[in-house]
Amino acid sequence: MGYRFTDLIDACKPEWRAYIEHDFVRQLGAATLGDASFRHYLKQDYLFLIHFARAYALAAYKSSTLADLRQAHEGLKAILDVELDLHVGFCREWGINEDDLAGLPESRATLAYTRFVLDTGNRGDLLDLHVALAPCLIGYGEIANWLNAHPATLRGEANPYDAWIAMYESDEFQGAMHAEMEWHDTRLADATPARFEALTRIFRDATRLEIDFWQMGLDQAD
Ligand SMILES: Cc1ncc(C[n+]2csc(CCO)c2C)c(N)n1
Repeated sequence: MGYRFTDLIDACKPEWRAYIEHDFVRQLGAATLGDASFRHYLKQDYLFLIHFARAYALAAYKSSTLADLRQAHEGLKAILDVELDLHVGFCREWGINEDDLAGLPESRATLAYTRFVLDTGNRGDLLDLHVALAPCLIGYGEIANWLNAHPATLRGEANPYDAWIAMYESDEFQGAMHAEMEWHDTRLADATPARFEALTRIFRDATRLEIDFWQMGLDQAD
């Protein structure tokens, strides 16, 4: 008893490290990532974000307190009003226009990950859903920090992916990440071992699907 969010990471260490330190991340940090791989990733991430917005709408539906409902609403607004606009701008800088985005076929990795999150939320409760979302929300912040601590990482104009790292190292994003970890800490504090084990399975599967998402980008897979 008395679990914390970091216990989920500790329970899934090999998968978590494989996600945080994936070749896609390493190459992005070292500025050796092929631009076609990055473009493929950006396009699929547009589809990912749309389903992620739906997951926040599901979180609103699964909320039983006003505080949780407001949190889900803020998350949905942040994706629709900020993240997606930023992402479309980012895509434009990489030569992908809105018409390209509108007609995109969805890759298997995008399909598997996003529908896993939505299904987990549908059949479970709000905590199950947040645990399925956690590798995304918390992992990207940790990736930015890991890249900054890694000697092979290039920052500034020497790296065309610098703006991507900057987005996730920002105080705003790191603050949101810590707030999410605290939310988990509060909910996990009174989880039973059986409940924690069920949540660990969700966390591990979502992390494995994040690994597949990086690999899909690297391989430009459909
Ligand atoms: C495959 C994939 N996984 C995680 C993220 C990161 N991410 C997506 S939405 C969001 C915050 C929403 O307010 C964050 C951190 C991504 N872009 N793509």
